[in-house]
Amino acid sequence: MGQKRFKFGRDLFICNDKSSFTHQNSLQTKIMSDDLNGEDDEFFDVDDVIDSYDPIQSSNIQNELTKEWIGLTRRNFGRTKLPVQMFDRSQISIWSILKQCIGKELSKISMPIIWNEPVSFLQRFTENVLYSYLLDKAEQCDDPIMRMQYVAAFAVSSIASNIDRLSKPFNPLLGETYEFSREELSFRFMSEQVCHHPPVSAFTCESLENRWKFYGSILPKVKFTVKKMIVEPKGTLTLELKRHNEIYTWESLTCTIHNIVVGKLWFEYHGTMEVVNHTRKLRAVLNFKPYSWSTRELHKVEGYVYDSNKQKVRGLYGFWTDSFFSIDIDNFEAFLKQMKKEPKQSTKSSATASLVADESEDLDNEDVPDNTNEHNLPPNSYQLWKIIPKLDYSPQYYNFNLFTMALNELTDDVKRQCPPTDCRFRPDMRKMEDGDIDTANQEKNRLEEKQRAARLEREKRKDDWTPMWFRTEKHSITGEDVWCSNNRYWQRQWSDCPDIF
Ligand SMILES: CC(C)CCC[C@@H](C)[C@H]1CC[C@H]2[C@@H]3CC=C4C[C@@H](O)CC[C@]4(C)[C@H]3CC[C@]12C
Repeated sequence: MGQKRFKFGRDLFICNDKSSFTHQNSLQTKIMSDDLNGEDDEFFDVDDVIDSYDPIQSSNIQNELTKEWIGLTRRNFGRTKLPVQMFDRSQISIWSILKQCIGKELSKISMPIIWNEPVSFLQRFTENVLYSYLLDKAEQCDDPIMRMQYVAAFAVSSIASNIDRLSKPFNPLLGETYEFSREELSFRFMSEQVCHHPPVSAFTCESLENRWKFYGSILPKVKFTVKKMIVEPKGTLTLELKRHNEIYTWESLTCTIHNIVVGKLWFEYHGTMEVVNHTRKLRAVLNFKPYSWSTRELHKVEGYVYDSNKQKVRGLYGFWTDSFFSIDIDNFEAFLKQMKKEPKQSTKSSATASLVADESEDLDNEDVPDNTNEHNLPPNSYQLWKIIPKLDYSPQYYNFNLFTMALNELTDDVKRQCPPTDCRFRPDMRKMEDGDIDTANQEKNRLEEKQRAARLEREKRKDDWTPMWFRTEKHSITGEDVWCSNNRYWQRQWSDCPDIF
């Protein structure tokens, strides 16, 4: 059989037969483009693929490497690197620092800046909307089950940038803000630290065509055990699809950071995420599997879409670090059975060779599991989402992807437009980004002092803190108090902004 190959960035795709091709790491997916069938061994440039792609002609727009995704992989969000590479931490013991943290709240943990990454939590939460084109796609679908699948794919994609990110973001100061908007993007995002103890960050992100609005707040709760750190982010995330009059909600997932005492740090999500379409009573239940010793599979997500009669209508499957698929129910169940029967061969990556192993059988001190996910997909499945390929040089830059690299860039536009409370004006983070750790530490102490003094001052005056851009409202569905934008930020009136830096 004739094979066709095409290169995509660093990836090589091999087209095996009429309708399927294999990705370099053997993820099987489908492509409908006829241009890829036929003659023997030929290389395609991705531009040809884009040109041959016609979303209106093909009945299944979701079956393709989408234009949006291709656009995203090529887009520069600004600079493509940080000014300096990260520091070598191999000589520093985290445990000596973390042991003082047991029982403390994340915002009260003061770690040396060397364990930080040069973005604050507000910026890190911006990463959740990198794949917001999935919300545009959801909005365009007329079928509610289809919409649900894209929303579920968005929920999975929104944690993807956390892969290998084992540094601590800066704790935002009370009143700190961040905005992300670009002329060429069809959405805008802004967030504010609305509470310091406990640390709550509120965000709002809206499509500029008023198709959807995504908002919520995150309060990361941290627990330490002897070997791991468990982060439970509290807070409901809400999505409104305007044209369909639909409200979806879901919650952030628990994650665990392993080997905080000895061995190599690694990180996983586990638990169930339930994406609920309250308007139509549809649900997507996603099970994030913890690392399984027997299958050696890591970062796997399995789930179903349920209709309003609680019947399974679609299978959802993938890896939050790689891609996410929709599978029809019969095939899915057979596929899951098959996988149980044929557990994968254990494979260890060379990266794990140098790790410190422990005598005990306990997984926590074991090697970092291999994360190359090899699997074959059953027929009638299609890809909903795919991660943007990693950068070769990411490991030297805190494992940031292209989007994250640009988040803290201080451009002229930022200087001109943003309020003085924007993260990008924060001096300690700026110094750290530039590699001046000593000054960064001094600045950090100064800012924390300043924040404390301001709080004491408010207490003296019996003043309460009121956020500038958010207010609490009763959630129309859950009935809880939630943080909502007061719709004033984009009027860009900064005269009342507090002086926090
Ligand atoms: C010194 C080392 C061990 C500390 C590193 C701790 C890092 C890995 C922890 C500290 C706080 C954590 C974050 C807290 C909250 C959230 C929000 C959630 O929706 C996604 C995960 C995410 C973004 C966590 C990722 C992991 C995290 C960044």
